[in-house]
Amino acid sequence: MTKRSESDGPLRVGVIGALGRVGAEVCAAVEVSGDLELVARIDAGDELSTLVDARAEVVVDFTHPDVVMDTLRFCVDNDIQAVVGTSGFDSARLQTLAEWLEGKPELGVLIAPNFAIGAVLSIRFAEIAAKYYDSAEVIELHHPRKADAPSGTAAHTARLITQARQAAGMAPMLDATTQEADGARGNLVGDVRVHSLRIAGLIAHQEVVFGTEGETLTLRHDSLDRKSFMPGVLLALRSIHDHPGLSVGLDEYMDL
Ligand SMILES: NC(=O)C1=CN([C@@H]2O[C@H](COP(=O)(O)OP(=O)(O)OC[C@H]3O[C@@H](n4cnc5c(N)ncnc54)[C@H](OP(=O)(O)O)[C@@H]3O)[C@@H](O)[C@H]2O)C=CC1
Ligand SMILES: O=C(O)C1=N[C@H](C(=O)O)C[C@H](O)C1
Repeated sequence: MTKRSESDGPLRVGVIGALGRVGAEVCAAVEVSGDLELVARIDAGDELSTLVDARAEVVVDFTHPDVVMDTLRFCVDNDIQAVVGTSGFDSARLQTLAEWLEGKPELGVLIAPNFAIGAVLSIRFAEIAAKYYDSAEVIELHHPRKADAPSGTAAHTARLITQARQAAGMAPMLDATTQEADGARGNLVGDVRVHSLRIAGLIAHQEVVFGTEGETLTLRHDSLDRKSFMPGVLLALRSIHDHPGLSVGLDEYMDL
């Protein structure tokens, strides 16, 4: 891959999951951007080779955790950079991706658990707060058509809180529960309990609740419209050429 310059014209973007709730918003945002060109819309049943025929330079993927790894394999093999919103990335998947990219050091792949700027900030605030509080739990609330639980954002937040607590040498959280109905205490991600609500009318929301003797801190973020993800997606598309290799989290592209 060679470095881009302005004389290369608008960045050529392909969207995968183009008919989906978020993919459709991405197509619209790219089309009105003025500096990006939508060259391929791919959805279920379409051939990925269309991306090569259309000379896509970057793909945006908002599909399903079950299909995204095959898409990324295709992109890496064909030197196409990738901005990925699809959830379902655990450490094993990230390790696999890093290995695929070893032979392509100039190729950028961004796995972003959440593209809403407020969500990215809220995750960073949670990371900062983690070492000051004895207890921390995450509540994520989403629309009931969501396929996966816990959400990618909640899992990412819980992992970062766990790492921050471990780095600070904190003791395990106090929890005297010895008798528990299945699921009553949520799902354990790292050392942090995550509770998943699926409620008609909602889109994407998260609360991180911290507590210590005499005080609590609640960090809440609400995506009230899927347009909330678009500034982050556009930021990623415009910046990916400056970030070769694997990046996890939009904060890696932001000056935080
Ligand atoms: N990082 C972030 O900021 C955000 C991430 N997300 C994540 O993005 C993903 C998509 O969410 P959402 O848009 O709500 O989901 P949708 O189900 O609305 O959209 C997914 C689209 O992908 C299509 N699709 C399925 N399989 C393939 C395939 N093999 N190739 C191409 N397209 C395919 C689906 O088609 P069909 O319906 O026919 O199967 C559907 O049109 C989820 O993992 C979600 O968690 C969502 C919002 C923000
Ligand atoms: O499915 C969704 O809607 C969302 N998925 C992502 C996740 O799993 O965290 C991001 C956001 O919460 C919306």
